[in-house]
Amino acid sequence: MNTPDYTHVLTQVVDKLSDSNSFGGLFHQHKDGDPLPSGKSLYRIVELSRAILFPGYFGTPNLHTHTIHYHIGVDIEELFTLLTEQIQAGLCFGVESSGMATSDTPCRETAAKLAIQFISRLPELRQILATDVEAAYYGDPAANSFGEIICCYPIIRAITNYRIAHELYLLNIPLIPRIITEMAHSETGIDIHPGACIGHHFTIDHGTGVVIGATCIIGNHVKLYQGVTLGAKSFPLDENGNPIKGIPRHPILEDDVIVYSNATILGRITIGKGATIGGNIWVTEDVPAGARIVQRKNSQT
Ligand SMILES: CC(=O)OC[C@H](N)C(=O)O
Repeated sequence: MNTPDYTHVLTQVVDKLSDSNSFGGLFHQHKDGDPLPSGKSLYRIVELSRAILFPGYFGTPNLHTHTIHYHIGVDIEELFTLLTEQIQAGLCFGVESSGMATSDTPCRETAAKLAIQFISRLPELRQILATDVEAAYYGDPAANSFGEIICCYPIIRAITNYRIAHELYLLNIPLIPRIITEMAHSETGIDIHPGACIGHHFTIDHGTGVVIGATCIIGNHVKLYQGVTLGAKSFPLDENGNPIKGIPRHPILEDDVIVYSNATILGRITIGKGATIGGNIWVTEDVPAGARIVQRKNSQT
């Protein structure tokens, strides 16, 4: 049997989809010549950063102390090239999305300067990530070695992407930081917004389903378990009914706080130093330092 000719139907659909009144904000006008953000390049950027930050665990195997300088040099060079391009793409995307008419493509020189600023921070990033590895190891009796933590624990993937993304976020680079944390979200189920501030020795055991909002402030030596939400309670609207952006609305967790699985902590509240939040509870008010908050027992049982 011959397939009927559907050309006119397809043409009509193409006509409708190409009508500028039908876009409803879903059309991005990309300027000719601007570089595009690329998931593939960003994936490689994360891969290279992991290889540089955790040599021998990621990237080239068979590293030796006498060849490490060479390998890190090669990786840094590729990282600089790709990152410059992606930072430029992010800057272009920011300008294009803002709707500000401009004839100037954000220049490669600006992007290169930002890439260098990021790359200069890698030694400090490695130091803080080492504290996260320690926190995961000493916080979990099931872990047998630092190597097991680095190779297997989802927190290491999530916190590495977050710490990379946070540095780029602090450099005011649009879009790219969020793509990087969302890569880790897909890989691990741990959703950390690049705008959150997280201290050293941070860990999440298991990790699946953790959400850390954009304006969270987390101190040092904080430990979360799977399913924890550090979220916003509500957000004020402007005169047009749109959410006002950028308002601090997520919790502050001071040093040495532990939050057990599936606890939901909402709003700009403070969980005081050393407090413990039990599992499966809903917290919307400040918790004093050292307090232990657990689910209330059902008085009927
Ligand atoms: C984590 C969270 O509360 O998210 C809600 C919303 N995305 C916000 O940032 O307010």
